[in-house]
Amino acid sequence: MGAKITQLAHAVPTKIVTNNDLSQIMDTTDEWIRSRTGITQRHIATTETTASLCTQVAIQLLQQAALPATALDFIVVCTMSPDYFTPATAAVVQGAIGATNAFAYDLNAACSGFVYGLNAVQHYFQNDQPMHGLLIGGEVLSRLLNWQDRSTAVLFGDGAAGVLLENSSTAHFLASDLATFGDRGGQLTAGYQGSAPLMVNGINQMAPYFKMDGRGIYSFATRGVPASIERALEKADLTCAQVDHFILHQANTRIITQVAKRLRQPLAKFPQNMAAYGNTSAASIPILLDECVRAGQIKPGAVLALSGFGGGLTVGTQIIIY
Ligand SMILES: O=C(O)C1CCN(c2ccc(-c3cc(CO)ccc3Cl)cn2)CC1
Repeated sequence: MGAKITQLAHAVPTKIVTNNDLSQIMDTTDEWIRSRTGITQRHIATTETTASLCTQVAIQLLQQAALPATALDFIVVCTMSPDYFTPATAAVVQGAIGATNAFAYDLNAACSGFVYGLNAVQHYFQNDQPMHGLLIGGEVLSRLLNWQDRSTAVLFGDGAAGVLLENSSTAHFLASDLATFGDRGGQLTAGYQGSAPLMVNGINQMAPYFKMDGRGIYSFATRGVPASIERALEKADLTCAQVDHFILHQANTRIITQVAKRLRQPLAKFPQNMAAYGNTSAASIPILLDECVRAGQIKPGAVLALSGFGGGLTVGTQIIIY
């Protein structure tokens, strides 16, 4: 019948950096960051890597399921901040946990990555062959930040979270909407590797740090996210009123408020945890989903709309019965 989320887990670096910590190294304040973003602190990798955080998540998921790593058929990591171009982070995780029967690859759709990943991997469950797989969103965005650029350095955090997916005789993945706007990709870039350095007078064109047209992305999100959610609900033959929880990418609290207003839904349906983690890109939706399930806020049978948005530019929504 299809895929079902059977386990959730998350892992974040031990080091916490508060807004006040940042105000010591750049021209910003706790009040500005809180009021404009909703963020109060973020976890920042010191010894952790994208692969080590994702490996922690994988080990937790297997332990929770009492499943051996050899039972896994696939591992997909959604990331825009891999430790290497190759090997893929998913392959590093596969080797670390001994999942010798799992194929593994990375998927990059920036902050929409986890939703794009859910859409992709559910196709492995279309026939009735038993499948077990991990889908993990993992980021160390701190390595892509210019810590002298207050417009971006205060926004992001590091972390990983993911799900164990197994077969189900009932439908849990109802409908999805994925949309990409490559003509606007320049509005949010990170990790530019530059043209061949030798071809440009030996001057490396690398621009490794985040660059963001904040106003442009803000406008894209407040319009594009409600539109994507409505397209996915239309396909699922559901209305916004029938959604119990909107699990949105945790980029900015004001954007979430705007999306709730445009959908005419109570803000109580939009859980938020950017205060504690900042924007963790592809990890933000699964971290929030895991916290809501562990808190008993999301129960089996709940109708969820998961929606990511960001670099690409991309937006994506997956409607799920949890
Ligand atoms: O109020 C202000 O001056 C500023 C206005 C601009 N802000 C923004 C703008 C965009 C984002 C953002 C980032 C990503 C990347 O993952 C994805 C999605 C979004 Cl919507 C986050 N914050 C911060 C406060």
